[in-house]
Amino acid sequence: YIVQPISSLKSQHNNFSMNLQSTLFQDLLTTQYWHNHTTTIVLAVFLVSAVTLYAWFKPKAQNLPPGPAGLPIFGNLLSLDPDLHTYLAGLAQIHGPIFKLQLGSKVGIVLTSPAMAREVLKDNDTVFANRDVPAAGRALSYGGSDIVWTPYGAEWRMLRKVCVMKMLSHATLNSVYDLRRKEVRKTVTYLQDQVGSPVNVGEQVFLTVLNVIMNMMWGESERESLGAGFREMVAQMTMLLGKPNVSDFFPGLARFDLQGVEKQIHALMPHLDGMFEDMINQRKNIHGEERNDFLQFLLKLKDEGTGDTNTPLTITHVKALLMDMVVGGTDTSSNTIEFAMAEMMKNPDVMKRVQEELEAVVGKDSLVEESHIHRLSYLQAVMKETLRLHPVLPLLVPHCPSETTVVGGYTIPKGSRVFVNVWAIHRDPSIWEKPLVFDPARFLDTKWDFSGNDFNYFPFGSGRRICAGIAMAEKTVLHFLATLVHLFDWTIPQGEKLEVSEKFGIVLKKKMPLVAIPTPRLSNPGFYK
Ligand code: HEM
Repeated sequence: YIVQPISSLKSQHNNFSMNLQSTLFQDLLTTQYWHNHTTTIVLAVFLVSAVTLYAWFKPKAQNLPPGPAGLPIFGNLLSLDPDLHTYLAGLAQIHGPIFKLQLGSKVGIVLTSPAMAREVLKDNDTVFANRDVPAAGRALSYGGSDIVWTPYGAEWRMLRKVCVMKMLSHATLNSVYDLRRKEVRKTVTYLQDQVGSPVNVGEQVFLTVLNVIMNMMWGESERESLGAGFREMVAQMTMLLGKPNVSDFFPGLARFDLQGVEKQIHALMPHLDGMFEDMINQRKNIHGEERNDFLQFLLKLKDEGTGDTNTPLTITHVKALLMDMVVGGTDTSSNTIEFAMAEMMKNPDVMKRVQEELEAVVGKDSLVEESHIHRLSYLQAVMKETLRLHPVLPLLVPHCPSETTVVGGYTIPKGSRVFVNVWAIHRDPSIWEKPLVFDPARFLDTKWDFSGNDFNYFPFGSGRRICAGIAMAEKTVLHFLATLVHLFDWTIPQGEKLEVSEKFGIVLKKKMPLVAIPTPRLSNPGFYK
């Protein structure tokens, strides 16, 4: 049902990772701009101006954090490693839990300890609850009209309220459970057709989660008519969002869009926007029919008001929120499921314990439902341990102080890009016993949760900007994972190696896709239809 565009989609999907060195400079070297005489001259003039301005405005004797020495103009840009999370963890060993990088004309600050994370995300939460919006993010979100990129203030509060307290609340999510369940059932049927053959698990999970989200957004019928094109565009957008962009490191050059990132996004946007418009117009023309999905819900809020008369929800907000669901909700949840499956297969004792728990709670004569999840405490621990070792946003979404602030005794200039290396904190041997071992049992203690109150463990972030989709992520990940291991045993094809290494990207992913063979576990053939 959703298999046709896989090869092209997957190749896009594989390219998501940020290759800071090669992408940036290959792009610059191969792009048409270098062959365009006029633009080269303009660029040269601007680079010279940039050097002059840099020298002129170079920060004077501030107590900035320590950090590696950099080159003039580029700062540390050229020495960044594509696997940024591990590279930054290595630098923290040398420079300490707070250090500075010069990223072109931007100051980057990297925090790598619970104490530093607390100072930024709790003690100075309001100041750091802002974003340094990348050019691609702005272009993709209708000029920053969504939750992720809107600055901290009344508009962001209104969008958060709509999203977290209303659209993504447990109550609303429970009311659209059928839409999620239907997609998971379809994937089970697909897997049953593949029994005995290798299946690209990540690919199937990605497509299922994307369909789950699209179903919740506007229901099944319209989704079918969108076809493969929409999914390809989503892949393209995520890739562009993760691409290192000269415009972000040298804002003075942003208007030239030297790598053509914004140009590509502007080429995609009319299609996406057209789709959103079509969905909205179709909905306006349906009279009297009660639909139970996010689009209906958002349109109602737009027409009837959110209760906040000063900051109304506009149609642009509605579209930007739909975009957030698609971009923020797909890769994050599906990569978590893929890592969890790989870790369970690599640790058969863990897999066995999850299956035993499922048999005790659900049995062999019923299907897993979301209502079982609260009794599946070991499965919940598997999700937590997966997000400890593989937090899919390893550096969170960078924060940005709205005013110059002192953190850890150092000055963090207003407008810096602040990375919190949650990946490194989750593997810190002074916090975690045997940090590299996948052991879900450590999370059976109920003190651990996703609330971000404990700065030893916060895979969804913490404070005002904590993930808006935690409830949805928990429901999607846990129900889908439970179904996959309740209904099937999984083995690796002969000659293949099972590994769990990571590749850095805007969303962390498995370096090698998980390919595995499903075998049905339960005897009731009805469960597989
Ligand atoms: C396992 C799955 C997920 C993980 C690990 C995750 C993690 C995160 C993290 C770390 C942040 C940044 C927090 C910060 O800035 O400090 C974030 C932000 C966000 N996430 Fe998620 N996320 C997941 C799934 C989802 C889903 C399913 C949705 C919605 C459908 C979603 C929507 C958002 C939004 C809108 C933001 C921006 C919040 C803001 O800036 O106020 N996420 N997420």
